[in-house]
Amino acid sequence: MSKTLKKVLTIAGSDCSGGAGIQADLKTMCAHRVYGMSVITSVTVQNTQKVYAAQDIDPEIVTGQIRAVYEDIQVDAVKIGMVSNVQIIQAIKEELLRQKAKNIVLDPVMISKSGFSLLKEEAIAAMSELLQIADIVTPNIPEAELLSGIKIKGPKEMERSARVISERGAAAVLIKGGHLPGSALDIFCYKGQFYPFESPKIPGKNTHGTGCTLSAAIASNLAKGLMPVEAIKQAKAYVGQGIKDGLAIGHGVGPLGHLNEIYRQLERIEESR
Ligand SMILES: Nc1ncnc2c1ncn2[C@@H]1O[C@H](COP(=O)(O)OP(=O)(O)OP(=O)(O)O)[C@@H](O)[C@H]1O
Ligand SMILES: Cc1ncc(CO)c(N)n1
Repeated sequence: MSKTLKKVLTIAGSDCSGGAGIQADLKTMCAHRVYGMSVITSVTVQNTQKVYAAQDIDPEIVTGQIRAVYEDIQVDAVKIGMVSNVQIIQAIKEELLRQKAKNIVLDPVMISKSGFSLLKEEAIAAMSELLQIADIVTPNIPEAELLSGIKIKGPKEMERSARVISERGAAAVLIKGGHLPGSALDIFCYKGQFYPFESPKIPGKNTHGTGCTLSAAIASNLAKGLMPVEAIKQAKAYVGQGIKDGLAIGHGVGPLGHLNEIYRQLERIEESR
């Protein structure tokens, strides 16, 4: 089992309420049956309603965590989420390059749903450092606007923005359309082609951590050997199911459900005893 088990690392911030960040990533990895590991960049104080504060981890400790994992364990894919500041961005880039990390999925997290800055203003430009080492970068609409300088109103601008972000160094770009009205349309720019992924928007308030979950699912799928387009298709379906299975937890934007089918099976077994 452990010989074939794929290992996936998340480098991201902690969400103490469990719906986003490291916690969402590890749940997603469990659900994908890969072995999850985590490097924490920042400890946030948040719940389903609001992000209150964040304390960044020292860059040397971020480097140390990455090094400790890579020198002992073969990592099949890595997802990068909240990176907080310029020093942490540089530390991550240097260490991942040193370790020759592969299958890097970058979710360029900037602002939380409640409007809290998860990336320092002065670090937005430094995000391009990480674009250059990413195999797939997954900005949402506001993040894509900042990375490309293009105002996005619909699919045409999503395509233009993805092309600009590719030109800035990202190997492949998935622009997530969850913030636009209409359907949930994401556009993937890969090797000069555009691939749309469209699904109906699922009504409901359980969308806390959709972006974190999507990028962790893509990384898990790449680790398992799926090609990028298929990895994204399956990851998007996973997020959709997670929103449908959303948990009635907290008073704000609630978390996705992750292992609901397994829980349902366990309930059936218990009932039949
Ligand atoms: N209501 C919805 N129904 C179905 N899919 C959705 C919905 N909202 C978002 N998605 C999908 O979820 C994924 C994440 O998109 P979104 O634009 O919400 O990312 P994000 O803003 O980075 O998320 P986060 O809240 O974690 O920061 C995309 O694949 C998007 O299409
Ligand atoms: C730690 C963390 N990362 C990312 C997000 C964005 O959803 C969040 N709310 N918290």
